[in-house]
Amino acid sequence: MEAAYAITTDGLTKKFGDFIATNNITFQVKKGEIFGFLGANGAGKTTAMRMLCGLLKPSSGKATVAGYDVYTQTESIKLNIGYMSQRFSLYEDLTVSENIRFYGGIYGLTRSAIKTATAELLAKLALEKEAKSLVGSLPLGWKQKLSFSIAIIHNPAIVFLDEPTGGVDPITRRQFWDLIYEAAHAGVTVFVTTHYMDEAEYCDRVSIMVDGKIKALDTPAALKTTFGAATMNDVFLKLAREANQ
Ligand SMILES: Nc1ncnc2c1ncn2[C@@H]1O[C@H](COP(=O)(O)OP(=O)(O)OP(=O)(O)O)[C@@H](O)[C@H]1O
Repeated sequence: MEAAYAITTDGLTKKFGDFIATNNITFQVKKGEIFGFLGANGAGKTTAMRMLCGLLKPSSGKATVAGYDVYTQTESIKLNIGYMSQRFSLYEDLTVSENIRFYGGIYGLTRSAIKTATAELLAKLALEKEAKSLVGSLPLGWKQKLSFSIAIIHNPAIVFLDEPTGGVDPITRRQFWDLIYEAAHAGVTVFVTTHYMDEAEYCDRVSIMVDGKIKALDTPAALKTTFGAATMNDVFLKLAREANQ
């Protein structure tokens, strides 16, 4: 087990029939890192992330998450990660508190731990007044922040975020990133996909996927130098232009 790494992959591949969605990807994510996983629509990000979360069996290659093998130790992986999917899974017809209690239970927290975590979470998000509101009635940005906070309620080693800030304004996205930084400072490794290039700048390191392959991986500053680009947006456009799929 490579203790310095939260995630390792070696030639990780997923085929759907003849189509190779994730093609032989190899990388490591350090513990405590904020790792941006970029790529155009259909590049294979969600497929890779689902394999790492133990939700989808790879076709070939190796990967470990929190030191556990993605083929044989998926239950241990699930206990040690948080996952916020694109269509985050809060129950719209349950209240804020009920959602926290429900997911706290799923993540194995005791009743008293859930009580403490609920109070902390509501205070952190300034959502005390909305504790009894139905989640369906909240603005999208609040739902996203709540969903993220619930995804880390059990203090996982790693949290996987699949386009967590889609559809909200830049200020709300910035607030969401404050929560990400706070979690990272507390030691949580953050693996995040995004289509927003300003968010790519916030990551410690960024990988860019094109047609199932990782075409570049480095710090935002180093990528800009390598590609002679002023912004991450320019880096992304230079690479994405090569896409075929
Ligand atoms: N279960 C499946 N069966 C067949 N093809 C699939 C399946 N899941 C994904 N794909 C295909 O694999 C490719 C990669 O999809 P994936 O969802 O991983 O991309 P993505 O990079 O996450 O894109 P987006 O940014 O749109 O979420 C797409 O062409 C998709 O149609």
